Amino acid sequence: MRETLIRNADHILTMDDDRRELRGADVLIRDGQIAAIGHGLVTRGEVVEARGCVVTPGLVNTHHHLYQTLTRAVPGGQDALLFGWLKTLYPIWARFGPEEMFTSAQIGLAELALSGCTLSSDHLYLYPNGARLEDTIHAAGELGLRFHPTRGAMSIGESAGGLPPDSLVEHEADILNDCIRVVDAFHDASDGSMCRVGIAPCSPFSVSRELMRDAALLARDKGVMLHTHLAENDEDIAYSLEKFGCRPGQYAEDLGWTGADVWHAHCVKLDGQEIDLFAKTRTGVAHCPCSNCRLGSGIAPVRTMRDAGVKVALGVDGSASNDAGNLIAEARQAMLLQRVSKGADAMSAREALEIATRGGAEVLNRPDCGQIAPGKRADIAIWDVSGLESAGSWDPAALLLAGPMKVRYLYVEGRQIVRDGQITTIDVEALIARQARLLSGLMA
Ligand SMILES: Nc1nc2[nH]c(O)nc2c(=O)[nH]1
Repeated sequence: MRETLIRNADHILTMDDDRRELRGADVLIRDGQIAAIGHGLVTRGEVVEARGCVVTPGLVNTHHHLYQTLTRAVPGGQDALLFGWLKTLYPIWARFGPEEMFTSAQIGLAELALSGCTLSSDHLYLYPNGARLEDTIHAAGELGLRFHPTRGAMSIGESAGGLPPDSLVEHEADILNDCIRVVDAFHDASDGSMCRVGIAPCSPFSVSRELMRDAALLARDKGVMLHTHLAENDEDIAYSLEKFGCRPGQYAEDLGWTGADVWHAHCVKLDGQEIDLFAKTRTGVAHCPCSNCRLGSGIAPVRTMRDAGVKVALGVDGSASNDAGNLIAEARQAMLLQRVSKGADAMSAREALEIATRGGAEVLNRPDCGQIAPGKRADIAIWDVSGLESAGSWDPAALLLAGPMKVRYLYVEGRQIVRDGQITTIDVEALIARQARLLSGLMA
């Protein structure tokens, strides 16, 4: 039996069904699960002192392109809208291989861990030079984060009216076969799973209708989730109207891309009808506020979606369009953006934190994660609020209103991944050196 007792936390924000908040309380972890929450708990195992700390569920990241940590702040893409930005970056990504995929993914995941993330999805939609989905799965396994990789794909190149260069697209039969391979090899549907694979054609402007439809059929056959980009900006809507004669929501519905097993990234431009469709069908949304600001895409109607009953989660998006991968900062940005569009009471700090934790778990169909309650997985973030940025705070809402933006401790499945603000499971200095070497190769 493996036990850890988190003791004397100033506040525990459980995000359980009653949204309980405890003061001066403890959390007992046993064998990867939460065994108890309360006062005066005891253990013969490890004890972690949490006085001066706020304890929350681990944050859940529902959209990323981890490989993009090797292309932060690329000059030609710094000030472009989505389509121009992609066209600048595709030729650089075309030079990646397995080592770039592994290293950039581990950098992105380590960055997420320090910002309180315990469960991340990833959308890897290009496979140049022998790269494979497992490059990222191994990176997450070594670090110890819970991981939902998705087998993305692009199949319609420039010569066929798509956006990506022909050299980066794959044959659709190969894509579907590789989806089957990675689901069979790596998907674990069990409670407490550390790896669940999804199927994720990149976007309506880079794959065919047939691939979208076949991907949905395959995902249902295999019992895995579906993910793609949808309605990200005005260019995206214009493409849909011109090429498909309908808006993205209609396109998604026609091809089997609505339902509780589907989540779409961005959805900045969903209209009222599409929002109702997503609410009715329990289709999820990964809201990526920083990326939407950086690419000038707009402000997603998150308040309207939540009020209509749409499941909304958070995503940092790839580091070529954020360019940070800090999930607690993303939650703050989500809160601030809704206030910009709808007023100061449009989203509270607690609601933003709920979206970042429980909301993410709901979108990824992980009822075993995203809350601190007996029987749930022990994915926990511990935030030291005794430092400079929090000094003078009256309420744990300060976590989003003030800071800190990094955890002191992080537990995934009861295993310590961060201690005293440092990753414990891998050599981060060596990882950064590897990333720098790969970057030099790409810039040469
Ligand atoms: N924010 C992003 N949007 C995208 N659309 C697409 O086809 N690829 C991307 C991407 O990498 N980031």
